Amino acid sequence: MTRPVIGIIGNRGLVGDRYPVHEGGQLNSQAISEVSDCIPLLIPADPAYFSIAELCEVCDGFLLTGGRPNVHPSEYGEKATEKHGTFDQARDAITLPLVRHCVQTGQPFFGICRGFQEVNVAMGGTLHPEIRELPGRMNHRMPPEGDLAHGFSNRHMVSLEPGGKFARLFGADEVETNTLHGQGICQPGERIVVEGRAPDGTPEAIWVRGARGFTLSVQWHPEWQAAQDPVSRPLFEAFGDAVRDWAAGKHRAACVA
Ligand SMILES: N[C@@H](CCC(=O)NCCCC(=O)O)C(=O)O
Repeated sequence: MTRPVIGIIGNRGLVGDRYPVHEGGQLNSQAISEVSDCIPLLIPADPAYFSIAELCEVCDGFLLTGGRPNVHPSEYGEKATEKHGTFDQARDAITLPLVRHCVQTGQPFFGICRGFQEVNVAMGGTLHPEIRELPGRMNHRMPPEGDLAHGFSNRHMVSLEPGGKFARLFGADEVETNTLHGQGICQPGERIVVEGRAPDGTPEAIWVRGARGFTLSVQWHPEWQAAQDPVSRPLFEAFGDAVRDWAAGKHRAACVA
Protein backbone atom coordinates (compact mmCIF):
# COMPACT_ATOMS: atom_id res chain seq x y z
CA MET A 1 0.00 0.00 0.00
CA THR A 2 1.29 3.51 -0.75
CA ARG A 3 2.05 5.78 2.17
CA PRO A 4 -0.51 8.47 3.04
CA VAL A 5 -0.05 11.92 1.50
CA ILE A 6 0.63 15.01 3.59
CA GLY A 7 -0.05 18.31 1.83
CA ILE A 8 2.69 20.78 2.70
CA ILE A 9 1.26 24.27 2.61
CA GLY A 10 4.08 26.29 1.11
CA ASN A 11 4.82 29.93 0.40
CA ARG A 12 5.26 32.16 -2.61
CA GLY A 13 8.73 33.23 -3.66
CA LEU A 14 10.79 34.69 -6.47
CA VAL A 15 13.64 32.92 -8.26
CA GLY A 16 16.33 35.35 -9.34
CA ASP A 17 14.21 38.18 -7.91
CA ARG A 18 11.71 37.98 -10.78
CA TYR A 19 10.35 34.51 -11.54
CA PRO A 20 7.36 33.73 -9.27
CA VAL A 21 7.34 30.26 -7.69
CA HIS A 22 5.61 28.24 -5.02
CA GLU A 23 8.17 26.94 -2.58
CA GLY A 24 8.64 24.90 0.57
CA GLY A 25 11.65 24.23 2.79
CA GLN A 26 13.32 20.86 2.22
CA LEU A 27 13.42 20.35 5.99
CA ASN A 28 9.62 20.05 5.95
CA SER A 29 9.58 17.41 3.19
CA GLN A 30 12.38 15.49 4.88
CA ALA A 31 10.60 15.48 8.25
CA ILE A 32 7.36 14.26 6.67
CA SER A 33 9.05 11.50 4.67
CA GLU A 34 11.63 10.31 7.19
CA VAL A 35 9.91 10.84 10.54
CA SER A 36 6.16 10.91 9.82
CA ASP A 37 6.72 8.21 7.14
CA CYS A 38 4.26 9.82 4.72
CA ILE A 39 4.56 11.26 1.18
CA PRO A 40 5.26 15.02 1.20
CA LEU A 41 3.28 16.89 -1.44
CA LEU A 42 3.99 20.61 -1.84
CA ILE A 43 0.74 22.55 -2.26
CA PRO A 44 0.59 25.88 -4.13
CA ALA A 45 -1.49 27.76 -1.57
CA ASP A 46 -3.87 29.74 -3.75
CA PRO A 47 -7.65 29.29 -4.04
CA ALA A 48 -7.37 29.94 -7.80
CA TYR A 49 -6.24 26.32 -8.29
CA PHE A 50 -8.54 24.11 -6.19
CA SER A 51 -11.28 24.03 -3.59
CA ILE A 52 -10.80 22.97 0.02
CA ALA A 53 -12.93 19.89 -0.68
CA GLU A 54 -10.64 18.86 -3.59
CA LEU A 55 -7.54 19.43 -1.47
CA CYS A 56 -8.93 17.27 1.33
CA GLU A 57 -9.63 14.46 -1.16
CA VAL A 58 -6.06 14.49 -2.49
CA CYS A 59 -4.29 14.75 0.88
CA ASP A 60 -4.68 12.76 4.09
CA GLY A 61 -3.28 15.47 6.36
CA PHE A 62 -1.68 18.91 6.20
CA LEU A 63 1.53 20.51 7.39
CA LEU A 64 1.01 24.27 7.80
CA THR A 65 4.60 25.47 7.49
CA GLY A 66 6.38 28.60 8.65
CA GLY A 67 6.55 31.61 6.38
CA ARG A 68 7.83 35.18 6.51
CA PRO A 69 4.63 36.94 5.34
CA ASN A 70 2.13 37.47 8.13
CA VAL A 71 -1.56 36.58 8.27
CA HIS A 72 -3.47 39.64 7.04
CA PRO A 73 -4.86 41.47 10.11
CA SER A 74 -8.27 41.90 8.43
CA GLU A 75 -8.65 38.15 9.13
CA TYR A 76 -8.86 39.02 12.84
CA GLY A 77 -10.65 42.34 12.52
CA GLU A 78 -7.69 44.75 12.58
CA LYS A 79 -6.34 47.30 10.11
CA ALA A 80 -3.01 46.64 8.39
CA THR A 81 -0.17 48.91 9.53
CA GLU A 82 3.53 49.03 8.61
CA LYS A 83 4.24 46.92 11.71
CA HIS A 84 2.24 44.06 10.21
CA GLY A 85 4.89 43.64 7.49
CA THR A 86 4.20 41.69 4.29
CA PHE A 87 1.26 39.37 3.61
CA ASP A 88 0.26 36.32 1.59
CA GLN A 89 -3.50 36.60 1.28
CA ALA A 90 -3.70 33.71 -1.20
CA ARG A 91 -2.22 31.44 1.48
CA ASP A 92 -4.61 32.89 4.10
CA ALA A 93 -7.51 32.09 1.76
CA ILE A 94 -6.48 28.40 1.79
CA THR A 95 -5.20 27.81 5.31
CA LEU A 96 -7.88 29.53 7.36
CA PRO A 97 -10.86 27.71 5.79
CA LEU A 98 -8.76 24.51 5.65
CA VAL A 99 -8.15 24.58 9.41
CA ARG A 100 -11.85 25.15 10.10
CA HIS A 101 -12.79 22.32 7.72
CA CYS A 102 -10.31 19.89 9.32
CA VAL A 103 -11.46 20.81 12.83
CA GLN A 104 -14.97 19.78 11.76
CA THR A 105 -14.06 16.59 9.93
CA GLY A 106 -11.19 15.35 12.11
CA GLN A 107 -8.64 15.39 9.27
CA PRO A 108 -5.19 15.94 10.88
CA PHE A 109 -3.09 19.09 10.56
CA PHE A 110 0.12 20.23 12.23
CA GLY A 111 0.85 23.98 12.41
CA ILE A 112 4.38 25.35 12.63
CA CYS A 113 5.20 29.02 13.32
CA ARG A 114 3.09 30.90 10.71
CA GLY A 115 0.97 27.75 10.58
CA PHE A 116 0.52 27.89 14.39
CA GLN A 117 -0.59 31.53 14.06
CA GLU A 118 -3.00 30.54 11.25
CA VAL A 119 -4.63 27.93 13.48
CA ASN A 120 -5.26 30.58 16.14
CA VAL A 121 -6.69 33.10 13.64
CA ALA A 122 -8.83 30.43 11.94
CA MET A 123 -10.41 29.73 15.34
CA GLY A 124 -11.20 33.41 15.99
CA GLY A 125 -7.98 34.49 17.76
CA THR A 126 -5.77 37.52 17.19
CA LEU A 127 -2.02 38.17 16.78
CA HIS A 128 0.44 40.79 18.04
CA PRO A 129 2.25 42.38 15.07
CA GLU A 130 5.62 42.53 16.90
CA ILE A 131 5.86 40.82 20.28
CA ARG A 132 9.37 42.07 21.17
CA GLU A 133 7.85 45.57 21.54
CA LEU A 134 5.59 44.40 24.37
CA PRO A 135 6.80 45.05 27.95
CA GLY A 136 8.70 42.10 29.42
CA ARG A 137 8.86 40.13 26.17
CA MET A 138 12.04 38.77 24.66
CA ASN A 139 13.07 38.97 21.02
CA HIS A 140 11.90 35.71 19.41
CA ARG A 141 13.27 36.54 15.95
CA MET A 142 16.03 34.55 14.26
CA PRO A 143 19.44 36.10 15.08
CA PRO A 144 20.57 38.00 11.95
CA GLU A 145 24.19 36.78 12.26
CA GLY A 146 25.61 33.27 11.86
CA ASP A 147 24.74 30.22 9.78
CA LEU A 148 21.51 28.23 9.59
CA ALA A 149 22.51 25.96 12.49
CA HIS A 150 22.97 29.04 14.66
CA GLY A 151 19.62 30.48 13.54
CA PHE A 152 17.79 27.24 14.33
CA SER A 153 19.59 26.49 17.59
CA ASN A 154 17.58 26.21 20.80
CA ARG A 155 17.08 29.55 22.54
CA HIS A 156 14.45 29.21 25.24
CA MET A 157 12.51 26.79 27.37
CA VAL A 158 8.81 26.09 26.92
CA SER A 159 6.82 25.23 30.06
CA LEU A 160 4.06 22.72 29.36
CA GLU A 161 0.79 22.04 31.16
CA PRO A 162 1.57 19.03 33.42
CA GLY A 163 -0.40 15.99 32.22
CA GLY A 164 -1.44 17.79 29.02
CA LYS A 165 -1.16 16.47 25.46
CA PHE A 166 2.30 17.93 24.85
CA ALA A 167 3.74 16.95 28.25
CA ARG A 168 2.54 13.39 27.70
CA LEU A 169 3.97 13.29 24.18
CA PHE A 170 7.41 14.52 25.32
CA GLY A 171 7.41 12.80 28.72
CA ALA A 172 8.42 16.17 30.26
CA ASP A 173 6.83 19.33 31.64
CA GLU A 174 9.48 21.54 30.08
CA VAL A 175 11.34 21.39 26.75
CA GLU A 176 13.95 23.53 25.01
CA THR A 177 13.17 24.94 21.57
CA ASN A 178 14.38 27.27 18.84
CA THR A 179 12.49 30.47 18.00
CA LEU A 180 12.19 32.37 14.68
CA HIS A 181 9.18 34.65 14.72
CA GLY A 182 8.18 38.28 15.17
CA GLN A 183 4.44 37.90 15.73
CA GLY A 184 2.68 35.90 18.42
CA ILE A 185 -0.73 34.99 19.76
CA CYS A 186 -2.47 37.95 21.44
CA GLN A 187 -5.98 36.61 22.11
CA PRO A 188 -6.31 32.83 21.78
CA GLY A 189 -9.25 31.69 19.62
CA GLU A 190 -12.33 30.40 21.42
CA ARG A 191 -11.41 26.70 21.25
CA ILE A 192 -7.64 27.18 21.38
CA VAL A 193 -6.02 25.47 24.36
CA VAL A 194 -2.63 27.02 25.18
CA GLU A 195 -0.53 24.27 26.77
CA GLY A 196 2.98 25.67 26.35
CA ARG A 197 4.53 29.07 27.05
CA ALA A 198 7.98 30.65 26.71
CA PRO A 199 9.51 32.18 29.88
CA ASP A 200 8.13 35.60 28.81
CA GLY A 201 4.58 34.19 28.59
CA THR A 202 4.41 33.92 24.78
CA PRO A 203 2.11 31.04 23.74
CA GLU A 204 4.18 28.27 22.13
CA ALA A 205 2.08 25.09 22.01
CA ILE A 206 -1.66 24.84 21.28
CA TRP A 207 -4.41 22.46 20.20
CA VAL A 208 -8.08 22.85 19.29
CA ARG A 209 -10.61 21.77 21.93
CA GLY A 210 -13.37 19.47 20.63
CA ALA A 211 -11.64 18.61 17.34
CA ARG A 212 -11.59 14.88 16.61
CA GLY A 213 -8.26 14.81 14.79
CA PHE A 214 -4.64 15.86 15.40
CA THR A 215 -4.45 19.66 15.83
CA LEU A 216 -1.22 20.08 17.83
CA SER A 217 0.62 23.20 16.66
CA VAL A 218 3.80 24.90 17.80
CA GLN A 219 5.32 28.36 17.50
CA TRP A 220 8.87 26.96 17.17
CA HIS A 221 10.42 25.02 14.25
CA PRO A 222 10.49 21.25 14.89
CA GLU A 223 11.39 20.55 11.23
CA TRP A 224 14.99 21.45 12.18
CA GLN A 225 16.73 18.11 12.98
CA ALA A 226 13.33 16.42 13.02
CA ALA A 227 14.81 12.92 13.12
CA GLN A 228 17.34 13.59 15.91
CA ASP A 229 15.78 16.21 18.16
CA PRO A 230 13.96 14.66 21.17
CA VAL A 231 11.21 17.32 20.93
CA SER A 232 10.80 17.37 17.14
CA ARG A 233 10.74 13.63 16.58
CA PRO A 234 7.71 12.74 18.77
CA LEU A 235 5.70 15.55 17.15
CA PHE A 236 6.31 14.34 13.59
CA GLU A 237 5.86 10.68 14.59
CA ALA A 238 2.53 11.38 16.32
CA PHE A 239 1.38 13.45 13.34
CA GLY A 240 2.29 10.57 10.96
CA ASP A 241 0.34 8.10 13.14
CA ALA A 242 -2.71 10.39 13.09
CA VAL A 243 -2.52 10.75 9.30
CA ARG A 244 -2.21 6.96 8.89
CA ASP A 245 -5.34 6.50 11.04
CA TRP A 246 -7.22 9.02 8.91
CA ALA A 247 -6.09 7.35 5.66
CA ALA A 248 -7.01 3.89 6.96
CA GLY A 249 -10.53 5.14 7.77
CA LYS A 250 -10.84 6.49 4.23
CA HIS A 251 -9.78 3.12 2.76
CA ARG A 252 -12.18 1.25 5.03
CA ALA A 253 -15.03 3.49 3.86
CA ALA A 254 -14.04 2.86 0.20
CA CYS A 255 -14.06 -0.94 0.79
CA VAL A 256 -17.55 -0.84 2.28
CA ALA A 257 -18.97 1.34 -0.53
N1 LIG B 1 5.69 35.70 9.84
C1 LIG B 1 5.40 35.14 11.12
C2 LIG B 1 5.78 33.70 11.14
C3 LIG B 1 7.25 33.50 11.18
C4 LIG B 1 7.72 32.21 10.56
O1 LIG B 1 6.97 31.34 10.20
N2 LIG B 1 9.03 32.17 10.40
C5 LIG B 1 9.67 31.17 9.65
C6 LIG B 1 10.21 31.72 8.41
C7 LIG B 1 10.81 30.65 7.64
C8 LIG B 1 10.99 31.11 6.22
O2 LIG B 1 11.63 32.12 6.02
O3 LIG B 1 10.47 30.43 5.34
C9 LIG B 1 6.12 35.89 12.22
O4 LIG B 1 7.05 36.62 11.94
O5 LIG B 1 5.76 35.70 13.38
